[in-house]
Amino acid sequence: MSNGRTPSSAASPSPPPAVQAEGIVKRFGPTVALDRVGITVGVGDSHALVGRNGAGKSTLVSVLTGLHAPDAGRVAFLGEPAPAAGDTAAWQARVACVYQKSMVVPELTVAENLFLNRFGPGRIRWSKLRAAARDLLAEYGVDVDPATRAADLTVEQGQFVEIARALSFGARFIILDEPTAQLDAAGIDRLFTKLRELQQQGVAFLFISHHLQEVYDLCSTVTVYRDARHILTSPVADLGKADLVAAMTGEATQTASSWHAAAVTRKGDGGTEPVLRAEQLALDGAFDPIDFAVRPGEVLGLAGATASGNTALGETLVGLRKATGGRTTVAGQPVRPGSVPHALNAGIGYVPEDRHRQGLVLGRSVAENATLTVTDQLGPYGTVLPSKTRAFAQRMIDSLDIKTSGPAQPVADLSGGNQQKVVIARAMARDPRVLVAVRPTAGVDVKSKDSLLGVVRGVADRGDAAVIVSDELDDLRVCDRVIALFHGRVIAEFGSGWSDRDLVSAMEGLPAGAGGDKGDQE
Ligand SMILES: Nc1ncnc2c1ncn2[C@@H]1O[C@H](COP(=O)(O)OP(=O)(O)OP(=O)(O)O)[C@@H](O)[C@H]1O
Repeated sequence: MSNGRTPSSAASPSPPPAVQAEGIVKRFGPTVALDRVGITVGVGDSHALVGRNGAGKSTLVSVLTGLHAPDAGRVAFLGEPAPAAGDTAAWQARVACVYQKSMVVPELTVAENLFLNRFGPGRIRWSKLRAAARDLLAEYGVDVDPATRAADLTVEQGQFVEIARALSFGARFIILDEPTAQLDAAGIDRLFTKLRELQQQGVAFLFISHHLQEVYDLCSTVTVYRDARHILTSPVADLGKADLVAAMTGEATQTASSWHAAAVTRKGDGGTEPVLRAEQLALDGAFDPIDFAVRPGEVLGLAGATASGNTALGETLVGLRKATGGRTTVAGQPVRPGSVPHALNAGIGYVPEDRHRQGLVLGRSVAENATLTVTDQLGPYGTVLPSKTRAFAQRMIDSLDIKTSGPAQPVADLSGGNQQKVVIARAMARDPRVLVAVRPTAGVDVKSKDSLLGVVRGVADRGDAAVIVSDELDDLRVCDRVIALFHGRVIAEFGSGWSDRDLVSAMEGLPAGAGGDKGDQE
């Protein structure tokens, strides 16, 4: 391609990168979140950024998107220095970040979200707006009705709308911050297909994920940060998984899956009274009547893809949704349907999927969040003693290895994975008889995953019970038994020793096949 061309110092042989950051330093008070780090993403490249919780990934994103000005260092897009802080339009024309939780305004329609802040002066012509939105979505191959309220979009649709919105501003560099955390396998496939299409058109991606397999599936280059520092950048093909994990953790380590495989052999002690029992429990439109029991010492998995009903079932168990039929009992006592306080008092602990909406009060401290469910234990006559709250929270911080400057730090300042640990701490604070955890390790790094799943396992090991609602195989590996749902019905049930293939097939709605509920646990 370069035949006959003489190298010249004036003309650069390759185009400038989509983005180049060098020597970036970012401090938050005493915390150094980024310590002279850099990253370079080529045009049309798909570059992964990985690191443990708190490594500095989100901070880099906020620097690359103009949300935070770095304390030192430079950012350039296509060879041009980044726009001035606060020049939102200029930043939007260069870069966008698609989060796992869509950033669009939930109460507005898709059309309104797409053209947010882009109305000229004068009256808004709604029919024109909708038509323009329809054209824009069609241009980027996004199959969503522009009249839909953003709140009613699925996570996947919300992300596609965000991508279309970013591209329509002219951005050719898109950051994806854990985009797959709430997608099922089919959704991930569709997202990756779209990303590959866009890459062909020269769009560059920075892909942040705790799912290392996705890094190998999608990306050509990977950068590792650890403790605010740049550790390495390498072609993905040249870096084995063990080396990647070692770079993230700073030590040779086992992967989460090898740990779980060892933990799976336990069984509930069949004879005793179940801790949790569901009898003909049903929620119209979400799942058909279902019966199951979870015994002391047992972890039950409720597996299923997005619309399988498994999340709705978990939410019904904890009282967030009101069953339309059947009943739930804890240690033989009926739990009032549709009442979270009652479920809590009955001994059901809950780790929600969406920690931002259901899990945390972001403006409050780690201590306050961790103790929200136990304020009655923190002082006499309804008072809450700060010293008790702090001591309680400190124990949680230590036992769950929460990376924070202390119990008084607002949870909003914690990294995503550490926020998830606070959610689990809160659920554990009341010593639940049964812990119901929905996708408990979403956004959690490989090493913390082990400790969080260890905590869930520990609830069962001390003689209580746990239910894990997930489609993540690593989550499900700690379960003694897994019930797979598809379209609101139980499609298969597996004892320990299931094979990945059989369980994935069941979640995809395929009959368990000849392998059924036995298989080759790796
Ligand atoms: N606004 C803030 N105020 C104070 N400290 C902050 C703030 N934002 C981030 N930090 C700290 O900076 C460090 C890096 O956090 P960051 O969110 O960038 O990590 P991360 O790599 O994205 O982690 P995760 O995988 O858990 O999302 C953490 O120690 C975090 O507590």
